[in-house]
Amino acid sequence: MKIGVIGAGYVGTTTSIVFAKYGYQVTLMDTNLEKIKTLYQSKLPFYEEGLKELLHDYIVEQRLSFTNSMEEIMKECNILFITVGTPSLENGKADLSFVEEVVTQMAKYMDDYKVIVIKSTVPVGTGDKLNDILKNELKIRNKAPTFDLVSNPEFLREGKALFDALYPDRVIVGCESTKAREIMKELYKDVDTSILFTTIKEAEMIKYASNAFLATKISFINELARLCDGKGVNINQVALGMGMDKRIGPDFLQAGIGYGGSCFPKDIKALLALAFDMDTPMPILQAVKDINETQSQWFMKKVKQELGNLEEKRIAILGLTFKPKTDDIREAPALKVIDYLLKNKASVTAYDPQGSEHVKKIYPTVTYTPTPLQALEDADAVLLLTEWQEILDIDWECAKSIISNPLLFDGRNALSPSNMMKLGYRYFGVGNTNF
Ligand SMILES: NC(=O)C1=CN([C@@H]2O[C@H](COP(=O)(O)OP(=O)(O)OC[C@H]3O[C@@H](n4cnc5c(N)ncnc54)[C@H](O)[C@@H]3O)[C@@H](O)[C@H]2O)C=CC1
Ligand SMILES: O=C(O)[C@H]1O[C@H](OP(=O)(O)OP(=O)(O)OC[C@H]2O[C@@H](n3ccc(=O)[nH]c3=O)[C@H](O)[C@@H]2O)[C@H](O)[C@@H](O)[C@@H]1O
Repeated sequence: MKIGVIGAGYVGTTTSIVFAKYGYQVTLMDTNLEKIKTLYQSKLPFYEEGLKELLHDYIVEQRLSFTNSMEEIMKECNILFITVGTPSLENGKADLSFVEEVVTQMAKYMDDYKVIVIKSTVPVGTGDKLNDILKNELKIRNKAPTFDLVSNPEFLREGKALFDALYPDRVIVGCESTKAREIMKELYKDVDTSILFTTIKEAEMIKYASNAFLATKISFINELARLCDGKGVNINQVALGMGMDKRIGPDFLQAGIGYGGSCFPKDIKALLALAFDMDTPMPILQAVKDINETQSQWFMKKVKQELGNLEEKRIAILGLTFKPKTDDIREAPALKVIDYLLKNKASVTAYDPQGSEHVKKIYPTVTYTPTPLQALEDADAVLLLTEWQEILDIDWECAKSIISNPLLFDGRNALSPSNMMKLGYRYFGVGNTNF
């Protein structure tokens, strides 16, 4: 079995490394030549801990190779994973043009049996659509349809990609052919987890349903946090108490400034768009989206209430990425916050261990500092927006002496309110603020 992976992003690169770890021969393909060159130099085209070392080892051991040629990967590999992006279109639907382009190209070089595995997140019914495209393209070329299509959605989280891919809670395989099912079983034989075999459409829906449910937990706790704020109820304690009930579980109940990233916002929009097309409203999911979209406004209202006019105020932002341990800034709440501050003519200084270079391209007038303490100099308020360890580890006592006004807005409830208040900060969190 030789594995081909098409799309060298977060998912494709992690998938390739993990299958190489299981001893398979893997070729990773991308049309972006810069990415392929970077990978050839044993470098990652993004930041993710734990992958670089394995990447280097597997290149040296010749288990992992790279190409920008569809012809080459189709000649060499019999199982092909599609891991290209499915970003949002203007109307919220998933843009399937990259996935469609891949299968169209595949048909040109399909001369023997292939298992085509869709790992990209795609709406229900996409498998059927891709099947039709492939069959049509093969027919045009007078070739027999010698392939099986499989849906094998990915559940890894950025920042924990390697761990999640090595130790998944489950593997979902949507598959309607016995031959492909046996191949997929063999492929995952060393992964110590349950495999659930479903239809292709069910697998597609499981992916969206899982992300939508996790986002629902976050918006639920954020809605509750708004109710707790200023009422002497700490939302962290509420989440702790709720989470002790095994039926609820403790995960994804961390109140904050809202979820971001390349997936929750886009996947929720895509599911709502599907519901709209099917004339089946999803009011819960709509509320999840609305709460998330207004969470940063709710947070900034508190900042404005405390600071009054923001013009010329020096605001220090700690954390820019949508979560720690990634350089990904897609849909990061920090972007909305910066936008609001700049529109209100505040002067913004920001620190992030990995995200600054990306944000600089969007907001060049912000001052980016190489250390967290430098960002805090003469600040009128500090906004903690991503809970990076190096931000939590700040010597807050020492920091107080360089901040102009010890006013701290903790958008991730990542610091202890009582400790910060003992140090002399006015502390505002999300659902844990007592005044
Ligand atoms: N990022 C994440 O944590 C997760 C993402 N997903 C899903 O996986 C899919 C990929 O996501 P990411 O890895 O974040 O995307 P990404 O944007 O990081 O990478 C996609 C890659 O596909 C390449 N590409 C585009 N068209 C191509 C073509 N025709 N041929 C070859 N390569 C092509 C791009 O150059 C890019 O390198 C999406 O559907 C996403 O929703 C699923 C689970 C986790
Ligand atoms: O489909 C995807 O791409 C992936 O989306 C999420 O993974 P990811 O977006 O990488 O990161 P999460 O850890 O889920 O965090 C998403 C956002 O929610 C926020 N969050 C998370 C948990 C929580 O309790 N509260 C909260 O505000 C995070 O700060 C972050 O902004 C899912 O967790 C993965 O299972 C899925 O594969």
